[in-house]
Amino acid sequence: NPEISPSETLCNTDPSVYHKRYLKMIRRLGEGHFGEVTLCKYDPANDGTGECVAVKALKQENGLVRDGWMKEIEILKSLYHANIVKYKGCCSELGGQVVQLIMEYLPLGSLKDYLPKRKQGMAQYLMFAKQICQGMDYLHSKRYIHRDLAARNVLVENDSLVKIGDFGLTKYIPEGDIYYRVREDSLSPVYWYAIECLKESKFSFSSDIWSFGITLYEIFTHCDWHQSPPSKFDKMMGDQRSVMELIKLLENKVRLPCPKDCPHEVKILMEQCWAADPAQRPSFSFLIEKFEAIRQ
Ligand SMILES: C=Cc1cc(F)c(CN2CC[C@](CC#N)(n3cc(C(N)=O)c(NC(=O)OC)n3)[C@H](F)C2)cc1O
Repeated sequence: NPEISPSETLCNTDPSVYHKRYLKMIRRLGEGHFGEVTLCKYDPANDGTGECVAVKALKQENGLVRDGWMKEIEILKSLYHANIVKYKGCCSELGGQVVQLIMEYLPLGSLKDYLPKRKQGMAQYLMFAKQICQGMDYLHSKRYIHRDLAARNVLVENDSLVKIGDFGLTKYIPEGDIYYRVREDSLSPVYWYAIECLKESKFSFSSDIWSFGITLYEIFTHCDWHQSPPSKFDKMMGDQRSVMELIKLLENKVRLPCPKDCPHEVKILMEQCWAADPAQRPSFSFLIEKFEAIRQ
């Protein structure tokens, strides 16, 4: 890469273009199926005054994953909403062979990091729930399904603002289609999956609603590990833990228990999100109105 002249750094460079040499890794924030997210400082002046950013990169470069990866970057770049993490740019290397996604950094981390430490009670939980619905309603309005909505993927900006922070499994649903079908993946977050996803890998706007119900349960249990969906469902399944056993439980109408101190209206919404028939589940716009109506 040609050295960037001092004058250029002052004026017409594209702020969404990040140069690898100024991207200093600080620590890893997370690890996913095919890649990782790291906290970096982007410091072109090389004097420590740069800004912190979250950088998402693929671990291995194979074709299949790469197409999905470029799609994920395009999706986040196209999203503008107060409850969705901001796209900042890209850092490409080897003539575009390797592309890293640069996002805003939210140091408070996800709800899973934040809620166990900062239990602020009902009013905050209801506000966070409504904001997740607003971000998801916007995502659905652009015909995207998230497929991995969970407390671990909701970031905390401050005590009164959360954002959906990761779109690693997000897919576009073409006009007229209802479902998106995928080969099932052994690493799938099965405890957040709707019954039709477990049985037939059929993902839809309605299966995101099911996952929101699980996320709502996580919020109202302040992401307490002992009450987490995996530990609760594992306990219910005893020693025959398998996807088949989970499907049987769900087909027998077994659901996660209502969290202690959870308002009755929220319990009703959770159960509606977990309706066996996808068509019976509410929409995010319906849920927004419901959360607005619940006295805070
Ligand atoms: C390549 C695939 C892939 C790789 C992954 F590591 C993950 C998992 N990862 C998602 C991003 C993550 C959680 C969210 N939302 N996060 C983002 C920020 C931020 N923007 O500030 C942040 N901040 C933080 O932890 O501050 C203390 N955490 C966290 F890294 C987990 C999912 C994947 O699909």
